[in-house]
Amino acid sequence: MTSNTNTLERERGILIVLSGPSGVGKGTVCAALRKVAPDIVYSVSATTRSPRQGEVDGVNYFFKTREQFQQLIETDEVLEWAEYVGNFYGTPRRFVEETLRSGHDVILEIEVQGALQVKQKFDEGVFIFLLPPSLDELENRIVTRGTETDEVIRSRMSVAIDEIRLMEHYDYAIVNDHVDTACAKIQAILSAEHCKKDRMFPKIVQWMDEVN
Ligand SMILES: Nc1nc2c(ncn2[C@@H]2O[C@H](COP(=O)(O)OP(=O)(O)O)[C@@H](O)[C@H]2O)c(=O)[nH]1
Ligand SMILES: Nc1ncnc2c1ncn2[C@@H]1O[C@H](COP(=O)(O)OP(=O)(O)O)[C@@H](O)[C@H]1O
Repeated sequence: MTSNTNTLERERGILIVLSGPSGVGKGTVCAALRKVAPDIVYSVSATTRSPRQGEVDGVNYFFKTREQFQQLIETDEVLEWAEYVGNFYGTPRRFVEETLRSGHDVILEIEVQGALQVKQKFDEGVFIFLLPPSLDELENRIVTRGTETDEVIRSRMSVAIDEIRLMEHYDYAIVNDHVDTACAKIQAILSAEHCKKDRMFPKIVQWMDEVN
């Protein structure tokens, strides 16, 4: 019996989709999560947006020209993609599929249109929406970050309202008032998702077959 304990390990990792308006703190919360949950794997997206100061190709994003991005779409190399405030963003398909297959959890930090595409393909994914404490605080955070022009900030704030309206499609909503609490809530969600019996069921069936 004890030799069967390992068969209770998950076969596939859990796909976590984290969305929320620009400046809400997705990157900051994910950075905190990396420290406390180092086993979670982060998907690196492709984008046509220009790198910000300090951003590294292949680490923060795979920076692409519009032609290169178009090619990724045509060759079906992206799991989902969307246009956001004048730039394209997409998730490299193969990395996500292979990482999940190897049993690791993967986080996609993506906007809502892309998240809805993922939902069509991975119904078993866990969809989390990060909210600001208020819209004023959201604007304050984007402005304070200092990475966007005033015009881009205005566009991102107007998209933010539309994004928040789509929150109903997500499984969980978390207010990012304090980074550590938001991070702890994501960990709690993941921990609960790992305990869901339907995820364990195939392994339990196999386990019982071996006993019989
Ligand atoms: N659909 C989709 N959205 C993405 C992807 N990667 C990043 N995004 C989203 O695109 C939006 C803009 O990202 P970015 O320009 O880095 O700004 P930031 O999120 O405010 O730092 C954010 O909502 C990201 O979550 C992706 O692969 N697919
Ligand atoms: N809980 C928080 N309280 C105060 N400031 C925050 C919090 N979370 C993030 N920030 C700040 O808000 C700004 C935007 O955060 P960022 O992680 O870049 O957002 P996003 O990735 O969602 O666009 C950054 O300057 C960050 O330091």
